[in-house]
Amino acid sequence: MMAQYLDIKKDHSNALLFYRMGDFYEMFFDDAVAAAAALDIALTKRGQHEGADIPMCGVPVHAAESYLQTLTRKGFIVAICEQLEDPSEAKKRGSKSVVKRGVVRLVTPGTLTEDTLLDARRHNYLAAWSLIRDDGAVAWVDMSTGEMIVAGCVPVSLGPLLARLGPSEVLCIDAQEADLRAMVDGTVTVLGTASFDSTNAADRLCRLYGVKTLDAFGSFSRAELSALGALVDYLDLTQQGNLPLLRPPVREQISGAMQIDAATRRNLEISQRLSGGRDGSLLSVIDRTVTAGGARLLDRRIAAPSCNLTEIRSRHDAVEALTDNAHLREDLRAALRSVPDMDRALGRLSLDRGGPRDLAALRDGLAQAEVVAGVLGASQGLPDRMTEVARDLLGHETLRDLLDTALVAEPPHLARDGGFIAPGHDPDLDDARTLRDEGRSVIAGMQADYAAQTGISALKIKHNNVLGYFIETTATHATKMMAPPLSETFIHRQTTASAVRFTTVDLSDLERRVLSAGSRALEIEKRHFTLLREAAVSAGSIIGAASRALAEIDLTAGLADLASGADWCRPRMDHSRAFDVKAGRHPVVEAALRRDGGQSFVANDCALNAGDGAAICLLTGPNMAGKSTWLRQNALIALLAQAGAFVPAQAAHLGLVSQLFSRVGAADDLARGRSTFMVEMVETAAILNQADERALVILDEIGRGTATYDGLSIAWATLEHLHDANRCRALFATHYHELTALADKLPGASNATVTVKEWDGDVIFLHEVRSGAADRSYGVQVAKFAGLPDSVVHRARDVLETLERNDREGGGKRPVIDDLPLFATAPAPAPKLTPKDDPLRDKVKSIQPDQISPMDALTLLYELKGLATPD
Ligand SMILES: Nc1ncnc2c1ncn2[C@@H]1O[C@H](COP(=O)(O)OP(=O)(O)OP(=O)(O)O)[C@@H](O)[C@H]1O
Repeated sequence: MMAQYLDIKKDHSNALLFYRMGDFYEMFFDDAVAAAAALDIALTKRGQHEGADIPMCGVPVHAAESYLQTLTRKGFIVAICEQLEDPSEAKKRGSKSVVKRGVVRLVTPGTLTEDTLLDARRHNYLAAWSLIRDDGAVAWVDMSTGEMIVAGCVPVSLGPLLARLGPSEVLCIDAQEADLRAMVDGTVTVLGTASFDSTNAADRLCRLYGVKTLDAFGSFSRAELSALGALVDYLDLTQQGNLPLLRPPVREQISGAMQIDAATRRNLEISQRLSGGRDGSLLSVIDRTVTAGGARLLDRRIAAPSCNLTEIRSRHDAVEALTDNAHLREDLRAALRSVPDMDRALGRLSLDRGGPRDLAALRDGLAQAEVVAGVLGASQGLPDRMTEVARDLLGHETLRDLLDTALVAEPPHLARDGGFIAPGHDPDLDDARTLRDEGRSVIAGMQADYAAQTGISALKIKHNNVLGYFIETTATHATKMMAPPLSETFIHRQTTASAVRFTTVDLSDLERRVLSAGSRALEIEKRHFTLLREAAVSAGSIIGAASRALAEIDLTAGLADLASGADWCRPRMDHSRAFDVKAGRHPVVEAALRRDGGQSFVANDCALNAGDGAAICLLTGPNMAGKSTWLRQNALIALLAQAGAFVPAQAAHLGLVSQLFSRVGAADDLARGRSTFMVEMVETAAILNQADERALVILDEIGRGTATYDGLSIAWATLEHLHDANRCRALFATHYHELTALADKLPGASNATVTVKEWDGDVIFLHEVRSGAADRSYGVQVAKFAGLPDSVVHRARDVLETLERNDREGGGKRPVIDDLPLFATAPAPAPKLTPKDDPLRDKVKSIQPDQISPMDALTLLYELKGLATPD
């Protein structure tokens, strides 16, 4: 057995080998050590190899999925090695023969299909990057749904594209591994150059789709072919020749989508919080979809907002129609709620990994598609997009009818045990089942007869896999059964600790009949399963179209529900370079404030009207006033609008945005070995080098990660560059009030500030953005709110006053530093903390612990508690 193990393992050195032994997957040697640590399971040993113990660990087959989940999340690749024959077959070859085994599948993060291993509401992409000279391409596939897309991609756009896709696994050749590791969080898998060969790729794809030439799918560059070929090659390898149902490759122009790089996605917390997790992200707040397919489509649209005006307007038309018609929207959402995940069910069936429940998912999904089509058909004046989508909901009636009549209402998960074909579908099956079931009732009758015949009421007829059917009595009654006359009928089979087992000629006879009927019924059901599976897979494209249509309607209804419930408006979109938002809100901050039930969100305008040149708004204002919120809400409004959603505002006129950049000063990236300031500068450089006239740039306190004058100079020069060279629309928040002077110098720049009110030495945040510049940051007041000790706040006020006085008197900051009391004189003593009247403190001081009885101590404790919580 070990020889067989080692032989299989040598072909899968980069994977953990799950070696099937009966009801367990066992791992040996280094695999066992690594898996035991990763899964937190016991590491044992089994036998010896070359004089040393063989480490071993194992997981039960029935629970394997949850272990696979942990391992794939931790980046492991697992090779599933199954027994390819029944152990009885092996025995026929001799008692020492080893059961045939072979790897049937490699489980990798990018090739998962099981529901338990996947997030239903997100895509799971496997991507491949190919670079042929300067021509690059990325191909990606969601194996669980079969969608395959390819896009030409210059190296500089690779980061933003991968950030958009968030693939769980990326394929590349050796030379590109390091670059890719820096760009993706998922697994990077290196393949040999042969996998990326573009000539082979074309042949491979033609064979896969059964066509002579790929022209029907579009014309592909060599890099695109190479990336597609690598995907197919890898799927073939991981599925061991059992390819999933792949839809024909679709070619995408990445310029068709708004470019948003990884840092911007992080900063805007589009699908994940900066702190990790989906809760509190934009996606979590706007997702009102009711199906998994709808949720995945929303995720895709938000990740890649469109730059095509016709497409955007058509999405808005559809959302508008459902916003205006609440009845229709509710009817649609009610019908959609029971739509199962057809894409993934079909994906599993195509890989022969599905079960009867997946067939039922198709049946139920297709039936609901008809209901949705009916609801839409009964409504007047729908926009074109909706009527086109509605057409895809029908056309599958033959398959739906077949599944309807063939399957029981709630079939089991696995085909193995039968019980999923409905009575009446196949007379042969019905006959076999009747015999099998009657057999069971005959056995029950036989038990009653034997009990009467022997006078042993505790006599039972039972079944197990070793003996088949047998008669069981307790040891006390056994003597009677083993003595004549009963011993003539009852043949002794086995004695256990607590029971004695018998059989009879009649029982054996009946057993044969019952079992053969049972296994015949099972065989028939399995045959039906194969037929139904094949029917479903060959109707794959119709099912796919219906499923896409349902997702589109779900998404539209979800966005309409959001728009009407949260008071959002349809943005006016055009090719201008306007960015004019009236009473805009930040959807996530607004939702958080509403949830906390405190202050309500203050809506703010944003008017960036770029004619030919730049339009930059320089925002100054106190800490905590709402600068970052305002900056981000405008970026999110642009993103939502182009994704096809309405926007959180009273009105919006937006010219198309091709690239969205958002940077926040100072965020460490220690994992990638960059200091705070370095990260800030690398990211700023990327914007200044890439932003075009259609970019929208959000810069939040750029330059704050270094000394004041360096930071100010960098911010100054950055602003000038954005204005003169990039000529884009930009929002720039800063605490360098000196920068506000630039508004007079640069025609495209204007100042805005967030207002506060001073009250009794404190500040009150009004969160209102208006034109003008701030003169103070109120940082010291904010620090006080944050709970800095009073002595530190007082001291900071003194220092600030001295600095400001010197500044006013024209000394500048630098020469004044030496005159600061901070360095020149001994620090003024911090204001002494005069404890306020504090009865609790007084009481504690008065306690004499050594002179107090336990009883009094307890009373005292209550008294202290009362003083601490007077109410
Ligand atoms: N328009 C608004 N209406 C109501 N509350 C708001 C608004 N904008 C911001 N806030 C509240 O103020 C808090 C601080 O906002 P934000 O982080 O945008 O301030 P900031 O000016 O960028 O601060 P800093 O300069 O310290 O980074 C938010 O968490 C939110 O609770």
